[in-house]
Amino acid sequence: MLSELRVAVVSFLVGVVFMVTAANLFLRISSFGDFLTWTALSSVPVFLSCAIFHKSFQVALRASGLGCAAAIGSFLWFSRLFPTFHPFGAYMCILSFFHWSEYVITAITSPRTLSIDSFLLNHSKAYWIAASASWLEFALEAWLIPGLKSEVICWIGVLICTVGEILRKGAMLTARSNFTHLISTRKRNDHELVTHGLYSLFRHPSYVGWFWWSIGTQIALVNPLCVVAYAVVSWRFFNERIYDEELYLINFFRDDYVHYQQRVPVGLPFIEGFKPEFSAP
Ligand SMILES: C[S@@+](CC[C@H](N)C(=O)[O-])C[C@H]1O[C@@H](n2cnc3c(N)ncnc32)[C@H](O)[C@@H]1O
Repeated sequence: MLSELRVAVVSFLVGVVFMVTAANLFLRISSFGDFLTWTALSSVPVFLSCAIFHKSFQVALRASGLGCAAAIGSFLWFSRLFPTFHPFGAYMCILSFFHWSEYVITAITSPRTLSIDSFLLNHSKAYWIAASASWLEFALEAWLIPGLKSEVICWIGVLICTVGEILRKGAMLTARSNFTHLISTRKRNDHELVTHGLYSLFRHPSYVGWFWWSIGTQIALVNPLCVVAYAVVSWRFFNERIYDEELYLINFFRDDYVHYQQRVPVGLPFIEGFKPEFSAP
């Protein structure tokens, strides 16, 4: 899977470098029209990547698209032209980096499970409905109460997302091939119980990271309604998921997992996971 990793890294860079070069050399972006023209140009690096890496077309398409989104996000975040849109620019960078790096880290740690789904772009319908709701809230508030979109709060959100990302990717790098995006329902011969590193602090470090990352995205957007909605929906999602996952893990590792549960907390507030009726002594 080394070649897929190379395609993902090079395509992302093609997207970023092309957009930054175009903005600096060919276009003086000084109006909304210039910005739209420049954004439309993002089809060029996507087309280029897909043409160069035609054998891995699907990977090139997504990685270069995410690279362009990161470049457009950086422009919106730091440009003096659209100050109200700074939070949205930060959010675009956070989101595109998250999805691209999920693929890259999976390619490094668990090439056996690598597929186009590893970008997590088709995670679930609910995920994109939630994302659209946050774009709508941002647009309405930026239009009606632009003063709400504070730079300081945005930076707090960026910080929370960064910590969440480090936890999530750190967990993937620690668990390596034992980490799968989908919950394993059958034990593979090489599936080992991971209890070291971040897994000695929390039983579910990648979910802890993702939980805070998802709330952080809404703080970065300065979306008060979605901050609350994301906290509630993410908590319910992980509560259910951890319960199901631990049911299988106890099946796989028996007393070893029960002892691990007794030593190490879940890591998310008020989530207990699956408790077997008879705890191991
Ligand atoms: C998306 S990963 C999430 C891992 C973990 N829940 C976390 O938050 O870091 C899900 C897969 O990891 C595996 N898994 C979870 N905890 C594990 C552990 N401590 N050791 C080995 N495999 C684990 C499960 O079997 C499942 O297939």
